[in-house]
Order: sequence, then C-alpha cells, then structure tokens
Amino acid sequence: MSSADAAVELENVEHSYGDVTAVGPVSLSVPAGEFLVLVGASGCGKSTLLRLIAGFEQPTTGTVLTGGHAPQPGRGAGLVFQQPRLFPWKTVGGNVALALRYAGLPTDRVDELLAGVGLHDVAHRRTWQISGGQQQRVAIARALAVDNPLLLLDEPFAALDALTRERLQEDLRRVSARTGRTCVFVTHSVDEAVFLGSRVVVLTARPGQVALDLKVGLPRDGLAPDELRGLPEYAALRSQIGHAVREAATVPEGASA
Ligand SMILES: Nc1ncnc2c1ncn2[C@@H]1O[C@H](COP(=O)(O)OP(=O)(O)OP(=O)(O)O)[C@@H](O)[C@H]1O
Repeated sequence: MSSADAAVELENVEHSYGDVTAVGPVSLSVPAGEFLVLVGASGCGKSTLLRLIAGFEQPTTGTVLTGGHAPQPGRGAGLVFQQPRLFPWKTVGGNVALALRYAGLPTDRVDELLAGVGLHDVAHRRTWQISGGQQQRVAIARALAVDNPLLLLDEPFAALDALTRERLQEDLRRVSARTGRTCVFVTHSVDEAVFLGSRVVVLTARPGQVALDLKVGLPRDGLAPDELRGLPEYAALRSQIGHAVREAATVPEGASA
C-alpha cells in the first residue's frame, strides 16, 4: 500500500524524550476504515505513538503521515482521552456545539450527534450533572462532530466501571462501523482489544516496537456482545494476545528499565 492510500503511515518512527527512547523503530500502515488497537504494558510507548499520529509530537527519526500528509496538531483527527476534558461552564450540547463552531460548521447537528452516542435527553444539562460514562459519551460525540476521517482514542474507558465500560465499547463499535472512521485505540486491556479491534498490535516494553500484528477476523455482524465474547475464536484470540502482551512486557536482560 502506498502512503497516499493509507489513513496512517508510520515509517521507521522513533521518538525520544531527551535520552529516553520511548518508541521505535516502528513501521505501520493503517488502511482507511481499520479499527487498530495498540496494546502493551504500562510505559511501552502507546500514548507516545498516538501523540505522534495526532501531530502533538514530532518523530525523532522516521516519518508519520495521516491521509498522506504530516499531521497537524488539533486538525484532521478526533481525539478522545481517558478524562473527557469537557468545559464545565458549558452545557452538554454547548460542548458539542463548540467543537462544530471551532471547525466552522453549523451547530444544528448537536442533537443528532448526541443521539448517536445514546444521549437523547441531556443536552441542556451541565457536564457535572451527568455520570462519568455519559461525560465520555459527550467526548466521543465531540470527537465525531467534525468530519475527520480519523479517530484517536487513548484509554478512553479506563476510568469507568466495568458495566459502563462494556456499554461504551459496544456503542463505539457501532459508531465506528456506522461512520466508517479509521480508529486508533490505545488500551491495556486484552479483552477490549479483541472486542473492538479489526487489527491488534502488541508493543514490546520500552522502546515500544511491534511484537505482534494480528488481524481480528471475528464474525461480528448480527452478534450480541455476549455471543461474540462466547465464541471459541474470541477466547483463542484473547489467549494469543494475552500471551504476546506478557511476553512483550519482559524487558530483555541488559536493557535499561
Ligand atoms: N513528556 C515526557 N518526558 C519524558 N519522558 C516521557 C514523557 N512522556 C512519556 N515519557 C516516557 O516515555 C515512555 C513511554 O510513555 P507513554 O506514555 O507513551 O507509554 P504508555 O504505554 O502510554 O504508558 P501507560 O500505559 O502507562 O499510559 C515512558 O517510559 C514514559 O515515562
């Protein structure tokens, strides 16, 4: 695949913070519409990779392209972080409207965007009057507001309770299938990786390199989440990826921790 066709293209990318090499070298090509999950142990460089793709960091060596161009920070990708980072002085609807306005778009899609993430009736509330799960839904609606082809998510459900987390995973899976956005999603959770990903990349301990790059060809259509999780292929993928994560987290003897 040429760079022009890929939604995200990383070529021999390394990134160092001072004398700490956090990532690389990593080469990855992400086709449009793929749901790529980056999984690996704490500190292996997952967030750094995402920040490179978002354009918040520049690679120390190598090239990062999104849609065939160098990424511009704050442009070209919707971003969702572990904390929803909403504006507390705005209403729920106001937060989404702000994203539309910032992009120079009309604000008449606020209700539609909120409905798309299951928030039909809270547009008028302040962000502190809704639950943590609802706040994260608002953050997703805000990231989807602008018609970016790329959605970058950094452990967006890590701070939520297990049930809310599962509900949001299901909703994100539906939203990503409906909108056809290319997603790059960072997590520690092997189950989340298998449930969401059409492709899972396991990173080694720092400096993060690709330890495993796996297509997840689960038959998702028409299956309820519990049915999907109950498939023998699902359990096999969980086991394979879990094993790879544990192996990859082992720092080789002689390497600095
Ligand atoms: N701004 C920074 N300055 C110096 N070192 C940094 C900086 N940001 C990250 N690092 C280091 O780079 C390495 C990779 O960090 P990064 O946050 O990308 O990992 P991660 O896999 O996302 O971790 P976690 O899962 O714990 O969030 C870590 O060793 C971290 O301490």
